[in-house]
Order: sequence, then C-alpha cells, then structure tokens
Amino acid sequence: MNHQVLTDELEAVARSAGAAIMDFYGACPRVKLKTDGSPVTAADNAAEAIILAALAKQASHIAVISEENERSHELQAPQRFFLVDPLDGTKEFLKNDEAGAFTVNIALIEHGQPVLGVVYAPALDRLFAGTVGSGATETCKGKRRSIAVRSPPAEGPVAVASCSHRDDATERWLAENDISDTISIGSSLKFCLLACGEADIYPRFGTTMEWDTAAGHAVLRAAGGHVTTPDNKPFTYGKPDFRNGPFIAASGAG
Ligand SMILES: Nc1ncnc2c1ncn2[C@@H]1O[C@H](COP(=O)(O)O)[C@@H](OP(=O)(O)O)[C@H]1O
Ligand SMILES: [Mg+2]
Repeated sequence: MNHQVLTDELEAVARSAGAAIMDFYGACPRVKLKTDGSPVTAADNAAEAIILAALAKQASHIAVISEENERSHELQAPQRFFLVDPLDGTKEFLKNDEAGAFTVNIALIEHGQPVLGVVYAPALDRLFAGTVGSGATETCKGKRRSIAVRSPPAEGPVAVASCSHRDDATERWLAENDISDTISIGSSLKFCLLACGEADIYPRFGTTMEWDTAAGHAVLRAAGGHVTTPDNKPFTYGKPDFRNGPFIAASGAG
C-alpha cells in the first residue's frame, strides 16, 4: 500500500482510538502500575484494542510492536514494523487538566527510520500526520492545513521538554545551550510543536521507549525536521528492547 494512503487510513484509526480514550477521560479510571513504575489504565487498553484490530485488518502482513502488548516487545525487529503507543502521556491523562497533553501514536518503521506517523491529541482535537517525502498536516476542529518547521526566532530558539519527567541532564543541556524559553508539555505533542513551527528544539535525556517517539518523529521528519543522538549520530529504531537513548529533536533538516 502507498505510504500516503496508509497515513490517511491511520488518521481514522487514531481518531477512533482517541474517541475511546475520551470515554474514560475525567472518569477516574482504575490505574495499574507496570513493572517500570509507569501507569496504565482501561483507556490505554481500549485504545490499543481498536488500533490492533484495525492494523490486523488493513496491514496484517506487517508486525506490530505496541506498548501494552508486552509479548510484542520480545520480537526481533523486522525491516518493516508498526510502533504503537495507544495513550502516550498517561500521567497527563490522569491529571485531567486543561492542558490535555496526551496522544494516540501510530508509526511505520522501515529500515530503522520512521517513514509515516499519526499523532492525535483527542482532548485538544489536534491530529498531526506525516508521510516522509509527501509532507505533514495538522487537522484541528475539522480544518486541515499543511505544516512545516520554522527557522528559530532571532531572540533565540524555544525548547520543549517533558512535563512529568524532567531530569538534570536536560536542564544542564538547556543551560549550556543558553536556552531559557521552554514549554513544558506531556507526550509526543513535543515533536508536533516543532513540526508545526510553534517551537524549535526538544532535548531528551531521560527514559523513553521507541513507541513514545516514532510517530512524532515521523511527523517531524515529514515537516522538515530531524532527530539525532546528542553527538549527532542517526537516531534509529529496532534497538534492543525497543528502548531509546538520549536524543535531540530539532526543526532544521539534518
Ligand atoms: N522512568 C520511566 N520508565 C519508563 N518509561 C518512562 C519513564 N519516564 C518516562 N517514560 C516514558 O515517557 C513517556 C512520557 O513522556 P513525557 O514525559 O514526554 O510525557 C511515557 O509514556 P506513557 O505515558 O505512554 O507511559 C513513558 O513511556
Ligand atoms: Mg508513551
């Protein structure tokens, strides 16, 4: 299937998953703690079931690595696979505040790089989609527009950073790079703010898994940005246990 057609189909899947999440939003769903200490709720599981059923129907020949399906994490990464985080920013979801910074994430990886992805923030009704080579879009309140990264403003770049998982290494990096303007926001929306020209750089030194970053990374690539390791090496997917190392996401082409 053509990548752009697949992206369009995944937008609809992400919307269905987001609608299922919103059924639980504000309703204090029961929280379980996973072995890594991170929370999971019935909303994560409901969204994942919708996405996995849709992928099994539309692209059954492609392997799926999904956050809440722990058996999938034991797979040896093939050359082509989906990465799914049905509810990224679970801590923000549970806060139930006006920021609404939680997302549904679906990405396709080919040869270690994300080639397409969708990120949907149902509480904000912002849906980002990117197909590398064809561009990126944001659909908000029924209106779709093309998006692209911006050149950093003359007064200096604006950074984005995690809200719930800030760490000393990130603070040091921001200080060393003289970046004082930082937006704290949960979930993969950080990549999307770079992709749509609302921010310029996203340094991440704390823990993330590949499903946390793949879809946002795809949207950012499609919008003209890039992600590298802090020492400027390629940031690839299909790593052991699907665990990421530190990275810098930026608006410039790399
Ligand atoms: N100590 C930790 N152990 C495991 N995962 C962590 C973690 N700290 C952060 N994460 C990951 O960071 C994601 C949230 O990123 P952010 O802080 O940018 O919102 C979480 O996604 P989930 O909410 O899907 O579990 C989780 O996968
Ligand atoms: Mg996540």
